[in-house]
Amino acid sequence: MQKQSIAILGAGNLGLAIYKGLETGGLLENNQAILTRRDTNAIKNVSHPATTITSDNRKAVEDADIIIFAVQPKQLKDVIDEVKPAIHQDKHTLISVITAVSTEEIEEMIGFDLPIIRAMPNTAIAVGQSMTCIACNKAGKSKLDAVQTIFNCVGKTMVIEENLMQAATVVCASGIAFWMRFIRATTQGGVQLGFDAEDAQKIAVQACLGAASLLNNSESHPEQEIDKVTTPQGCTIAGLNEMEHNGLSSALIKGLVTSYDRINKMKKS
Ligand SMILES: NC(=O)C1=CN([C@@H]2O[C@H](COP(=O)(O)OP(=O)(O)OC[C@H]3O[C@@H](n4cnc5c(N)ncnc54)[C@H](O)[C@@H]3O)[C@@H](O)[C@H]2O)C=CC1
Ligand SMILES: O=C(O)[C@@H]1CCC=N1
Repeated sequence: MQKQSIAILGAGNLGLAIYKGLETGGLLENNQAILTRRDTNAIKNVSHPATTITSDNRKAVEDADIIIFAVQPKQLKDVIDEVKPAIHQDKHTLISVITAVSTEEIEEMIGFDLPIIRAMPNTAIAVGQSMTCIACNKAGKSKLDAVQTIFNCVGKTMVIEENLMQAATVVCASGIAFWMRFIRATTQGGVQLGFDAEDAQKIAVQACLGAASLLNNSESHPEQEIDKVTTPQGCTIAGLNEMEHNGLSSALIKGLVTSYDRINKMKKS
């Protein structure tokens, strides 16, 4: 890949996780990163020499080839108004990780047609384990491969239709929080059953990784793997059925749908 300068406008939780992923994924060996934030002192533990930290969004855009917008949805319009004069159709590829803002809306804010990619990673990008769902506008199609190459260095990617981006936000991005709570609850159960908290968490994390790996490395279905664990009249089926009587699957699905509906409200506000 030709040497590129990647600006992340809004180096907060996700922006910094993306940056960490670029660093650990080796992308800063040949490319430059520019991080912006209003209060640059809040950007900690960034020491890679190929990195510039600034509060000057306009200058960051002038110096960049790829611009990643990572501010909160309500902050986007102001940032675009600020950097618009420095955006060039033939030079820049825009990537937005912002929830609930379509490529069409971004195009309208900018006022002209240029490659716009919507990417929905999750914070596991910091450790190279994100799933990043990607969609684009018409002009963005020519840049899709290049953008996928970047996100493939920090996990896996899936190109989707933009109308699925809202669902991707919930399953992929919010998904990290949902799985964390599941691991936390398993840890709490482990403590009640006798492990200290540290050991309980280690066991819960490895069991979670193991379950994910069983599916990741095969064509298997979760229920097939469950069948292999649930000894007739054994302890697993007893516990699993108790969880289901208390609405485990139903609670998860309802939670996903509630998150999805919340995005509709964010769109209107
Ligand atoms: N946190 C997550 O796991 C995910 C977040 N997203 C989306 O990513 C975006 C960012 O989310 P977070 O990182 O969680 O929010 P955040 O609030 O941690 O980060 C946003 C950053 O932008 C900075 N900022 C605000 N105005 C600015 C300006 N004018 N110039 C430069 N920097 C400015 C803020 O100081 C803050 O550090 C949101 O739109 C969110 O919907 C998407 C997927 C996952
Ligand atoms: O909670 C949120 O709104 C953002 C989008 C997905 C993860 N964090």
